Amino acid sequence: MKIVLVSRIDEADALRYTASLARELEGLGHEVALEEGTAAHLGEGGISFEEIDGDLVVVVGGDGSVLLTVHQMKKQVPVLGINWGEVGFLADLEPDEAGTFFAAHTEGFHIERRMRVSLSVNGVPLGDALNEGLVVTDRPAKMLRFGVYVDGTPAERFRADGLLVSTPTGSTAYAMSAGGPIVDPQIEGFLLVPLAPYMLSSRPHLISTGRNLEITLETEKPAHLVIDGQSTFELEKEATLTVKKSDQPALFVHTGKPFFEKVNHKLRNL
Ligand SMILES: NC(=O)c1ccc[n+]([C@@H]2O[C@H](COP(=O)([O-])OP(=O)(O)OC[C@H]3O[C@@H](n4cnc5c(N)ncnc54)[C@H](O)[C@@H]3O)[C@@H](O)[C@H]2O)c1
Ligand SMILES: Nc1ncnc2c1ncn2[C@@H]1O[C@H](COP(=O)(O)OP(=O)(O)OP(=O)(O)O)[C@@H](O)[C@H]1O
Repeated sequence: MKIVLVSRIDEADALRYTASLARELEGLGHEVALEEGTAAHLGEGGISFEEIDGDLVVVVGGDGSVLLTVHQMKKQVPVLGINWGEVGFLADLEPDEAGTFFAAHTEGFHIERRMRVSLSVNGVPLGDALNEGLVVTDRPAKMLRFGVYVDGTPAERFRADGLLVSTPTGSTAYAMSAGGPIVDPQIEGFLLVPLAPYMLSSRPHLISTGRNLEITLETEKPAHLVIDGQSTFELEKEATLTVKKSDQPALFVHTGKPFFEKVNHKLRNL
């Protein structure tokens, strides 16, 4: 198999582990390449995130590193995360489990598809989110006013610090902290969770991906759209955000660890 390795670059131990994993995978007969930032820290040559191609990309890092890789890849290649982070919800294997896993999977892997949302502002596509798009006020302690339209019908209007448009994958991330439900990633939907809504009755909404979803920013206050904590865009006054299911889902290697076991083990003691 053709395998690309990405390591978080801020931890020398993760980089050393990645270098030894590269040798181990070559020993199993795989063709191995390094992402260029990772490679530079190991004194070698590599390929950019945009050039990643092949059968598998192994990410040694935490959730931020997995999100960065999925965000930067031009074409989605199956991802396997090896947890070198604080939580590593998206990084299924622990470093000491990787050797056995690769030895047992020399021919291929079972791949799980995770929906992403495509976000456009005033008709201009800004990118896909694996976790969420966050519309947030620029000024602390100032609220934005939002309108939510489902199939053209006004569904809600409220004032809040911000609004999360999350995927089921993102439901265990920021959306969870903001009071949203944990959503089984086998369900496809747009999860809307307001941040500190100034209203007694405002609730999270889970909306089918088959519907047309539009969010209007109804104030002239400065705001930003942040995708997966990776890319930030300034929003024009009274911008309209269009949300669609991306035709490029993220692909994850299924390691056999049940989603709800991870919820129970990784999210209980944060
Ligand atoms: N209050 C919050 O909970 C909060 C605030 C900002 C960002 N975030 C999340 O952080 C993500 C960016 O990650 P980062 O590591 O670059 O930022 P970060 O370093 O600020 O860490 C955010 C935390 O969220 C966890 N996380 C990220 N995605 C997750 C997922 N799908 N399921 C469970 N936990 C998850 C990470 O493990 C990390 O501990 C954003 O997409 C957003 O969802 C959460
Ligand atoms: N190859 C790379 N090149 C540049 N930056 C990288 C690379 N790999 C990781 N990073 C950045 O390094 C940081 C590593 O954080 P990461 O989220 O992976 O770990 P953590 O915060 O300790 O764990 P968790 O998110 O699981 O709690 C992230 O900001 C990520 O975007």
